[in-house]
Amino acid sequence: MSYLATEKQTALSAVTLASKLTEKIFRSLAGASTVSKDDKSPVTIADFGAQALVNAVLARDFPEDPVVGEEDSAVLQGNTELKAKVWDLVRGVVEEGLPGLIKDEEEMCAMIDRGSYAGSDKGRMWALDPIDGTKGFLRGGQYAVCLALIKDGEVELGVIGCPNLPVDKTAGIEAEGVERGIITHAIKGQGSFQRSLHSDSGDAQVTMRTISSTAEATFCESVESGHSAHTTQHSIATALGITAPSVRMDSQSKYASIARGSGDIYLRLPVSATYEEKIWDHASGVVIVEEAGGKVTDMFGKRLDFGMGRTLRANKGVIAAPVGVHGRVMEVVRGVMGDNIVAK
Ligand SMILES: Nc1ncnc2c1ncn2[C@@H]1O[C@H](COP(=O)(O)O)[C@@H](OP(=O)(O)O)[C@H]1O
Ligand SMILES: [Mg+2]
Ligand SMILES: [Mg+2]
Ligand SMILES: [Mg+2]
Repeated sequence: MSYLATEKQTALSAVTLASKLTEKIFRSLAGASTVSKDDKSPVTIADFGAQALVNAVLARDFPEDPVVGEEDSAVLQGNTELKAKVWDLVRGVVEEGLPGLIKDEEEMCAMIDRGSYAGSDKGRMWALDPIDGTKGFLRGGQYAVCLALIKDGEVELGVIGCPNLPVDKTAGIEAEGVERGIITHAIKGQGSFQRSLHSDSGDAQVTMRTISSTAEATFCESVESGHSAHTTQHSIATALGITAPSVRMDSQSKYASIARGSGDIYLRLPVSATYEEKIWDHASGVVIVEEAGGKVTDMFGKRLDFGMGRTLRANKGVIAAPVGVHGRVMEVVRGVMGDNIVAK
């Protein structure tokens, strides 16, 4: 068996299960029930359900491994109606294929709370974003179920489920009548792969586009200008000679997209001096892009440090690009940003 083969199988089945749950919830429009968390980001029953399922699969297969997960059950504990709704959906999935995985509402909450680990630069841990791009999910756009295995602060395995990305990498995200739903995955040193979420067509290796000049590149960026600096990113694109309009989408679908050459460069320049990026928003994407021929750093060229806790507090911003042009992109980012750590 190759390195991390068992972990990969577990992660793929957990992400597949959770991705299908989120689709089912979206179809039933139950995703419309949102509650506000402290940070005012929408959190839906799908976020809770997906975190419960993934953590239950991890608890079954790797009971010793801690998990850094985005959600916790506090909101559910204070809202019995919402808790019952989430349990109803999770129970359905469990009864269909995994009898006994989670036995009742209380165990479901306990599974959600298995994601409370503080993080560490020593040993193994998983990072989980049960729905990345909650806003994209709510608007029927891009979102992703993201799971990564981190060892001693380095990402070793990344899996991203993107239920709304076209299977065909040449189809635009708005294309009509195309099959949607992919899972992208990578183990450090073994390449990046994509498979369909719904059919058993197997894994296909993916690589970034090799571009000889940045002028040929396409930028991928957040939809939310509150998460990443659209105006400055536009100036940088112009300085790089880029003429193609930026492709905007929510979530780590951006990493999955550039890893397969649908788009080339992902920039995330901070708009806030105090915000610390969360490890679960980047861990899977970093190994997938690196294994597809890319380089990922912060805006100062420093490697993202996943051993600092639940956030990337040693880093600011993200630049992901094909290895051959990353240096040039850095140079232009530095020129435009100067010593500023906040952009607009
Ligand atoms: N001020 C901020 N700057 C950068 N990212 C932020 C932010 N506020 C929230 N986010 C994060 O941005 C993520 C979505 O990224 P994107 O804009 O690329 O879709 C959110 O993930 P969730 O949707 O999982 O909460 C959230 O963690
Ligand atoms: Mg969130
Ligand atoms: Mg997220
Ligand atoms: Mg999330």
